[in-house]
Amino acid sequence: MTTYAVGDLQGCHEEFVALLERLDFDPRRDRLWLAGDLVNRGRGSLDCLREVMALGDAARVVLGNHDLHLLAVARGGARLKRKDTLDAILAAADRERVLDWLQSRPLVVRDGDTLMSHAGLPPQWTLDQAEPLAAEVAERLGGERAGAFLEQMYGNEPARWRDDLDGLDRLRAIVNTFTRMRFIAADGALDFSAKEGLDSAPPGFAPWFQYPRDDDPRLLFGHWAALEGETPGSRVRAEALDTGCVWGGALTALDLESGARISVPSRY
Ligand SMILES: Nc1ncnc2c1ncn2[C@@H]1O[C@H](COP(=O)(O)OP(=O)(O)OP(=O)(O)OP(=O)(O)OC[C@H]2O[C@@H](n3cnc4c(N)ncnc43)[C@H](O)[C@@H]2O)[C@@H](O)[C@H]1O
Repeated sequence: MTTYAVGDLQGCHEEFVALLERLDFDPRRDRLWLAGDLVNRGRGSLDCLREVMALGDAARVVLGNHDLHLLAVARGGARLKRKDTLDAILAAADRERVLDWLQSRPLVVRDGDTLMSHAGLPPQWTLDQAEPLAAEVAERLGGERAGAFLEQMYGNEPARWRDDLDGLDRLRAIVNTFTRMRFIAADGALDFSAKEGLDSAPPGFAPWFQYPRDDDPRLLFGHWAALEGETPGSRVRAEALDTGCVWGGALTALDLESGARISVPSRY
């Protein structure tokens, strides 16, 4: 059995199929971790969802900000944006089944000291805090108040985590940290303006993985295509998985046992 972790698919279905072939991936034998953002920007979002759903328990998936955006549009009254490529999902005959599946995905997946989330793990949260915090959001997404939550999920406040946050502020802070974080300040405040390379850091902000931690987890994340799979200056064991397939880069799988990376080129 081999376990692979793959970054943002973003609708890159042809490349996803090519990567699985290249890995000789067998769902009866192998396991796949997907770092979220299965959908949007690319042309094959619906096919990506169906392909991953067909893998059943062989695939473990976390939610990314684009996945949550889809849920907010479909079930929270949010509006499509100009560059969104979500129409086929919204018009699909089986859209409720597909959306139910997506909505029941967690924000983090953990195995031992390895943790995957879409954007990473900030230094102020320990490895052991990650799953309980993510579970607070999963519980809301799985309950009767999910629609109301999706209606009020958007927003950049509170930008800084506090343990005593409660209600929607608390849930929004957890969502934003696990799915939108890139640059943070020393006090943990999130920046939402910069998403290019490291030289786009706002004054006083640095990539979350350049801050030291008290524990030493292995952190798998996607979300940040401009890193091109690298984590320069990292002070933690971080593995960047998004190699920008939808931006003309590549789709990459990390073999979690050997550390080898296997890529297929983008068709964009
Ligand atoms: N609580 C909440 N509050 C508010 N909104 C919420 C929310 N929850 C969910 N959302 C939703 O989040 C969605 C996304 O927000 P956006 O800000 O549109 O998306 P993003 O995920 O931050 O950026 P993007 O998809 O462009 O990221 P990537 O790293 O691939 O690409 C980034 C850039 O890197 C560039 N890039 C890619 N590869 C590169 C490379 N090799 N070198 C340099 N640049 C590169 C690309 O050109 C691109 O410009 C919105 O639709 C919003 O609705």
